[in-house]
Amino acid sequence: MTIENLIKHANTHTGKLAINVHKFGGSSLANSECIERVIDIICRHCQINDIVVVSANGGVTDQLFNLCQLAKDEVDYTEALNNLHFQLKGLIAELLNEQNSSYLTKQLSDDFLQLSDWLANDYKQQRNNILAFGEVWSARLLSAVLNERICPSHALDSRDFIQIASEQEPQVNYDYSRDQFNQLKQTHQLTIATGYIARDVNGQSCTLGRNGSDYSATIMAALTGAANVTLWTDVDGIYSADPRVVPAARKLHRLPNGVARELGRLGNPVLHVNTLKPLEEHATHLHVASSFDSEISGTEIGKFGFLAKQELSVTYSNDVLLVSSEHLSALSKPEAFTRFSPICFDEKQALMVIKQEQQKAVSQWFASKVGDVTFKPVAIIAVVGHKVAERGDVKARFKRALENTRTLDVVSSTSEHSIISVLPDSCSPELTNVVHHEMTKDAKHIGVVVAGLGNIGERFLSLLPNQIKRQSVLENVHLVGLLSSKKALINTDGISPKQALLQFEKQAKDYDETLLLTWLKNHPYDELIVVDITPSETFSLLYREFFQQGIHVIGANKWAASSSTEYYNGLTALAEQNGSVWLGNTTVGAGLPINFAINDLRRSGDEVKAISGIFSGTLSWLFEQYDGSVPFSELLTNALSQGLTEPDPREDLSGRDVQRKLLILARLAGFTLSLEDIECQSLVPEQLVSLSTQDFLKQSHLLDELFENQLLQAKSEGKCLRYIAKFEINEDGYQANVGLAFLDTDDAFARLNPCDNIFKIESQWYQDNPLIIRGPGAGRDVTAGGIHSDLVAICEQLSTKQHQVKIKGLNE
Ligand SMILES: NC(=O)C1=CN([C@@H]2O[C@H](COP(=O)(O)OP(=O)(O)OC[C@H]3O[C@@H](n4cnc5c(N)ncnc54)[C@H](OP(=O)(O)O)[C@@H]3O)[C@@H](O)[C@H]2O)C=CC1
Ligand SMILES: N[C@@H](CC=O)C(=O)O
Repeated sequence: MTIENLIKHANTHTGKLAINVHKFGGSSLANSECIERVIDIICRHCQINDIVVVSANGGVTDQLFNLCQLAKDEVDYTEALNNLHFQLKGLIAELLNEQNSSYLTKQLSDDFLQLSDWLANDYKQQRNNILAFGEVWSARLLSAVLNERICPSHALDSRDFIQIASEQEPQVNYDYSRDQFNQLKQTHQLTIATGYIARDVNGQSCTLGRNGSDYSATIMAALTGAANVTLWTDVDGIYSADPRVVPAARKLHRLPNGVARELGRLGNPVLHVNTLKPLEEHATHLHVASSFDSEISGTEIGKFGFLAKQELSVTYSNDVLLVSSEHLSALSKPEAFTRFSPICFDEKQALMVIKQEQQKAVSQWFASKVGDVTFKPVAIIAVVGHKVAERGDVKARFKRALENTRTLDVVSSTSEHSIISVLPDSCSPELTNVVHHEMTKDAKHIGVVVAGLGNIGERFLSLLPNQIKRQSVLENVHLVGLLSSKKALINTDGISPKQALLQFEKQAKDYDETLLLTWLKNHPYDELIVVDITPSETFSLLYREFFQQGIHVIGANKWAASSSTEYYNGLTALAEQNGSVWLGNTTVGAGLPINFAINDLRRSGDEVKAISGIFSGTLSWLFEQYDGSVPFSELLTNALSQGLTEPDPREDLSGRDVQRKLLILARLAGFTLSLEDIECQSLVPEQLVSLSTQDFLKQSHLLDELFENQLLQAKSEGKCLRYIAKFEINEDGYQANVGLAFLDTDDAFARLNPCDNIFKIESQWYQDNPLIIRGPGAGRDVTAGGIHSDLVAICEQLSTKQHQVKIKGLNE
């Protein structure tokens, strides 16, 4: 990939030119395979003026720590040093061409001479300079690989521009750092900056502690006013609980800033409290994404509306201490927070909970100021969410979840975004699961995108508000997208179902398939359902993309279900593979449960032998009404205006619609066939076949004579006109056809109400007395009702579906 590609690719994918910061952690850069993956992510997601922040290659910092320790203990470290040198030389050789490799290897050897010297003579003073090598080597190598293969890039040592007060108090001097950075940064080159390291005001090398590279990345964002920071890491997002402990944990797609800060404060391993600090005064959004699968949407942290604020998560820690002292009251709350940032501080109960690592500082302060203090190991479990401390319902549920557990107290005063319970014993995985279940059991949010706002789509939407109100399974369904053939309205925070069409009219933008697919890929919902109420083949071709993303489809559109055998089989396999549910109850018989019945017979072990009947509501209505007194074309216009026909009524008259329906049912019954295998008699005269729909409707009087003749002939035989579909198995396999028939007027297929469909199913279990399903087979209400039935069915299925959390090293 070239620099032009990098720019073009990035622009077309993000549509933005603002600077973005990308940070790759050590495990994402652990070996040449990982680095190749990082390069791929850079090609897909970076723009040329972006900043990439890197940690040391996986394991290198640990080895540098170890070398310092060995030097301190005066143990021979030669072998450890040589191993590290060998490992890094190997990485360089694997990734670069000979010339670049020998250049970098030479630089590395010089560094190792320096490293040896420091270890031998000055390891104490030079400790941070020794540790800093890890990031310097990593940035230098990545920059060299990019320069060789992808685009101009330069490596920067962050110690040359990030200045902090001191290692103990790592507040950044932003003005100075920004100035220095602007002097060093080269435009039209990708900047690869070292994470984890900075300098203090005295010019000494400092490290930024745990998650230090994440902190570097957000500092860089604050320096440059970046729009986004992405932490590319080995997890694919922040979950509602630790997924290794709680298998039912849900990914939190969007976290409000305050909630993320509270999670970090309580010890979330991905969100360190320092990481979020530089962004406090900026509109920058922080993303957590997986470098092992960059296409999975991760977690976005920023400013969000109502829905994201509803999310709850549960976190716990067993590494905390309860501080008791009769002098605790000497410590005011503000002072306690400035000095120790305790997890809990409850003045009334004279109770303070701190992290284990704070024990030394706390005990020193008490000893020097007021007197004795004791520490007792305890645990905490907390529910975290936007302003939960003010939510009585959340508190009540939290208390109920803990009713069988020994607790010291529930504390809600520490932060408005958490309610914490202090436990005298460790917090067990069982308790975490119970509390998580209680707090999040009804929290699965389902997004719905409706494509097609015509005849049926409009009726479907008009029923939606009441359905959501009445059907408890739809409680967490949110209408998030509306599409017509030319316009689209997507609103991640939900479109009011009551105002849907009005909002569409006012706010919809031009339909852009690429933007739509990008949104669908990154949608923030637990599940997403696309309801296809279009008659469009083009739209049906997007099902592949939907299923690839695990998106569910309800299709009233018959194209996909009646596509070629190969395509159809591919689609069903893809849906199954990705856990997508595909329902199409209304593709045959509108709201009648015919698809369901055939599916159920087959699922239960029955074998369908024949399916026949009247499958077109339109033709049923027309032939029931047509007695020659009103021209056929006039009746057709009437059927169209009632919403019975296909948008182009020739789909009905040509038999194509019935042919599709027979194919769909035969496939559901387990047979492999395609449209071409079903003989079809068209009732559309040749001269009307290739006209536009509008012109066809204008010329529809040309149908009149043809139907009049058919009617006269049928009547002369004492019969009536019907359009019949028939599929049956025989010795040669099967036979399938759809076409016009003259039936006795007392035939079961003739005695129908206008618009009725009738389905006759013969099977092993229904041989002598076939199974009959009969009722209205077209129309706005029954079809919209049938789509709602699919929506309820999908939501019921999804309510019991568990997410498979993918964690590197656990199940990947
Ligand atoms: N009528 C019935 O009784 C039954 C109908 N159905 C099926 O329901 C579907 C809809 O029928 P109906 O409501 O009558 O059709 P309409 O023509 O009234 O409405 C179709 C809608 O789909 C939109 N659309 C067309 N192409 C696309 C596209 N590529 N992307 C997004 N939107 C698109 C149209 O947009 P625009 O307005 O811009 O053209 C319009 O909003 C059909 O597939 C039909 O077979 C199924 C069972 C029964
Ligand atoms: N045009 C169709 C509508 C439903 O699929 C019919 O008349 O049956």
